[in-house]
Amino acid sequence: MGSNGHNLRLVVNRDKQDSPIRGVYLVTDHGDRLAERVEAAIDGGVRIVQYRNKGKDRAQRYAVGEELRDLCSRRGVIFIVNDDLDLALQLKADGIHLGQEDGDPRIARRELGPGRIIGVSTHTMEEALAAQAAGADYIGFGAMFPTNSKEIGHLAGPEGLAAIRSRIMIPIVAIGGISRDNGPRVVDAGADALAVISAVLAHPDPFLAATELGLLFNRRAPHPRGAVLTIAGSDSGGGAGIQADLKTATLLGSYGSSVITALTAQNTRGVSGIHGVPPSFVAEQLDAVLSDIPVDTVKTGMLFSAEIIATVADKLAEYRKRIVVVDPVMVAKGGAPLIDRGAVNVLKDRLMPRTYLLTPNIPEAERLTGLTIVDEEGMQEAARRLFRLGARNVLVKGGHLVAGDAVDILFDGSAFHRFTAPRILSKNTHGTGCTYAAAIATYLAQGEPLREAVGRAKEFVTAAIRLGQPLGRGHGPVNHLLAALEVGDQGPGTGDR
Ligand SMILES: Cc1ncc(COP(=O)(O)OP(=O)(O)O)c(N)n1
Ligand SMILES: Cc1ncsc1CCOP(=O)(O)O
Ligand SMILES: [Mg+2]
Repeated sequence: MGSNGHNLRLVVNRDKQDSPIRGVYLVTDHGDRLAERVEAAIDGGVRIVQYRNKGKDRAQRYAVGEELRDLCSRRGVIFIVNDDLDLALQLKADGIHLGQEDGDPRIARRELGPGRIIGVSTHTMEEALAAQAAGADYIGFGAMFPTNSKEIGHLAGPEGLAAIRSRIMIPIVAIGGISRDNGPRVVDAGADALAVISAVLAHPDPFLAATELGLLFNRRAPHPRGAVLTIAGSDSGGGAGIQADLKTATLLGSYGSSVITALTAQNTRGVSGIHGVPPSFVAEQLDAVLSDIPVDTVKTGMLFSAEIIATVADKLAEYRKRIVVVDPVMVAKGGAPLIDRGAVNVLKDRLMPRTYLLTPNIPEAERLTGLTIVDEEGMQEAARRLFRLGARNVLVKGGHLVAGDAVDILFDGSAFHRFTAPRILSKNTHGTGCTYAAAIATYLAQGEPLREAVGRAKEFVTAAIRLGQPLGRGHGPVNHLLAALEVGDQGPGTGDR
């Protein structure tokens, strides 16, 4: 009887909008250094951990579970135990996940009480509806794709998830073979959370893997979708620099913020003066933005000096920003140097190891590698060398090659991907590189995987060049507005073009 004499019936709000079951849902594996890898994934944004241990040794299962529960408790992360109700009770877990053969959710509810989370594995509409009716707080649904992590009898796929979505009012946690590259199909099908084992725990960098997967949920965010920070110089002419970056981010539908590294007196004919910003003030701008704005991706352009590059690298590390597109700006369109001599080595030593995607043009790739690049083979070799210098992915842009289509080569450490577009002969190309890199950072912030982000950015910048209009007496700017109107808010791209 409640204090006011009425029978209290505690209503657990299972409405999926208020549920904490969303985002990246990590399921543990049986590998070594499990707690260390799980903590890296938590640092990368994981907020739900499911302890899944199919081992027979109960004491060992409890010991590992206790360590993970304490970690999750320290970090404010939901800790769910798979299969075993007794273990869940012993560990005082936040919830339990039951398979179709692991017991009745109603019994689990009676044992765990109303405030705990109960998930149920489902594979069909019937199983999903039954779990919802039995009072589950969420359902696991799969498998989405083939997987090596478990013997699966049924591939429901994203299509199967889309088919049940309209009738399931509780969160749907998709599972099975999910990765950064196929995850968009699952999110677009309506999944509230992506349950993964190997995509994160078998990745050499679980922090980065979790971060990449977490970005996919921006696909459903309201506009402006995703937040991009540009760290670059100001182009008083408005065609390049932070001006081009902010136009790109905004017109493509994301939120843009900026940290200015240098002021240039610049127009379509060239640069007449440069004032570097004191590195301490670059740091102050970075603190102001990164301590408040939920920045998803970062794009760097003109960094001007070795001190500024070191400052930026240190701040990206301090705020653990890993989705960083580095456009290694060295020379302005008219030939003016935009970086001092000593800075190139600092860029290679300090910033490249923190670079998610490096986007050099041919002259920049030659300066960074010492190679002479005359064809695609040279572009590939440069990409390999830049990858070995620490850039996780490298996009060598072929615009400066004189013959044929404008071909860009993306190297992800294991494979090359070509992105081609007709070469457009125009002098109105001011801001091309800035715009291309900013568009990639924007699409990444919107939850496009890397290859799709590059492909869509290539389409955008090609249109911006094609639609460029003569402005001023020199190299006119690319046309961000008409290009954005042309490419619009399409669905995901299709990778190589
Ligand atoms: C969220 C989520 N969905 C499904 C599973 C599969 O659980 P598992 O115990 O591996 O297999 P079944 O008992 O469901 O057949 C899961 N762990 N998490
Ligand atoms: C536990 C489970 N249930 C259905 S598929 C699966 C394995 C998921 O592992 P991975 O994310 O490595 O495919
Ligand atoms: Mg089970």
